[in-house]
Amino acid sequence: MTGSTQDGAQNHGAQDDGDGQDAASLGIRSISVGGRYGVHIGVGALTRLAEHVSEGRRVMVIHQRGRTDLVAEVVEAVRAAGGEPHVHEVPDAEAAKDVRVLAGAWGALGQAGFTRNDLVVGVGGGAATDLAGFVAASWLRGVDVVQLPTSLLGVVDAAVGGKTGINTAEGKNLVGAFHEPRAVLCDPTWMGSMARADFVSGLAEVIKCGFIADPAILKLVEADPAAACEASAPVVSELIARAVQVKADVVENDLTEAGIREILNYGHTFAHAIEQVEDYRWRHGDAVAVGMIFAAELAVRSGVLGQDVLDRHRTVLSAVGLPTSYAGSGWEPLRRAMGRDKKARGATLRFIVLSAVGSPQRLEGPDEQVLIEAFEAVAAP
Ligand SMILES: NC(=O)c1ccc[n+]([C@@H]2O[C@H](COP(=O)([O-])OP(=O)(O)OC[C@H]3O[C@@H](n4cnc5c(N)ncnc54)[C@H](O)[C@@H]3O)[C@@H](O)[C@H]2O)c1
Ligand SMILES: O=C(O)C(=O)C[C@@H](O)[C@H](O)[C@H](O)COP(=O)(O)O
Ligand SMILES: [Zn+2]
Repeated sequence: MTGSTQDGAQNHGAQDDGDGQDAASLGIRSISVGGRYGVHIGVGALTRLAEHVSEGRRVMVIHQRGRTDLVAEVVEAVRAAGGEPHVHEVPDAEAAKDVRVLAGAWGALGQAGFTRNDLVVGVGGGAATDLAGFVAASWLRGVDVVQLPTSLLGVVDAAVGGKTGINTAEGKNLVGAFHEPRAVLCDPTWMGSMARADFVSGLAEVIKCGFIADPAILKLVEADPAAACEASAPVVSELIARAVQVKADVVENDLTEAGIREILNYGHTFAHAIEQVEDYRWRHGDAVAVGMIFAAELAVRSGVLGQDVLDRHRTVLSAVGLPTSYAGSGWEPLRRAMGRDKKARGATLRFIVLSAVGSPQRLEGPDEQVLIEAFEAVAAP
């Protein structure tokens, strides 16, 4: 489905390679994803939406409930650029990643007479951009999407990289497509209204990037964990840029997760199991924090990682207030849910683990007893 609108004649989407020339004066930082599109972060980033709107182009703004001021700005920006705005609200958080919500969005596109050269714009946290991305990937087998992430987790991870999808009763993100956005635009002031717990949850993915690829991230968080939790702190801009760069470097070479992209899934095998078992009452980032502890426990018990790096996981994650333990209703439901992880092959579970900070590797088919011991270590308060 990826790139299915790159047929020149119908392609209204500017080829956005993230050079950021015009935006530099606005203080917008642009990170290119393989020269294919840019992630533009800074006050006034919304001005770049006009590059993707042309006279008469229909634009479906799919937004998370509660983002009404921003949606009004987006609608105005579309109108000012000559486009025809349409607005479709979806439920908050994980409730958006549901087949009935997807069908509702398809209905809205159908009613609006949406054609192959029209544009979807996703507005909200990672749940909304995952849904909007999949709506765009599936409508007419693929139309353009521009993502406007409003959460920390959204801008550093969910809106970047082209993984889109929804959940099913059987598990997290089981239906989806790889469909890259035309651009990702984020004005950091949008995050000012976030609840602290939601913002901190996004730090889990930032810290993940530190463990798998960029140790400077860990040092920045460790130096001042309180500042890392403040959306307006200067260090947060640096953390966002570094985390986006890690993701861009990985996905530019492996969009479809044929290999290296699996490292971005660090901590996610256990995390997705927690989310499903808890019926999505756990924040994704909180679950990823615990999932990284599980993966590190597994690595130590498998003899590939030193205890010092495991300890560092607990220290840095708890320093920003992220959870580091989870017992739930015991091992069995988690083990069943992990069997549906996309990295699994047949009955064999595959994990991303570290051998050192910045050195991820695959661990295939660990012994069931080692898995249970890792769980018991995570379950201990
Ligand atoms: N596609 C990917 O590569 C990828 C990567 C990471 C995570 N994800 C997905 O992203 C989702 C998690 O993203 P998330 O943490 O943004 O969760 P979310 O979208 O559920 O948002 C969390 C909460 O923050 C609120 N919120 C968002 N922006 C806000 C703002 N500016 N002000 C006030 N409140 C705001 C939302 O309304 C929601 O209540 C999960 O579904 C996860 O699976 C996808
Ligand atoms: O971009 C990726 O690749 C990731 O794995 C990033 C993760 O943070 C993200 O949560 C992703 O949605 C998980 O993907 P899944 O394939 O395990 O569903
Ligand atoms: Zn994630």
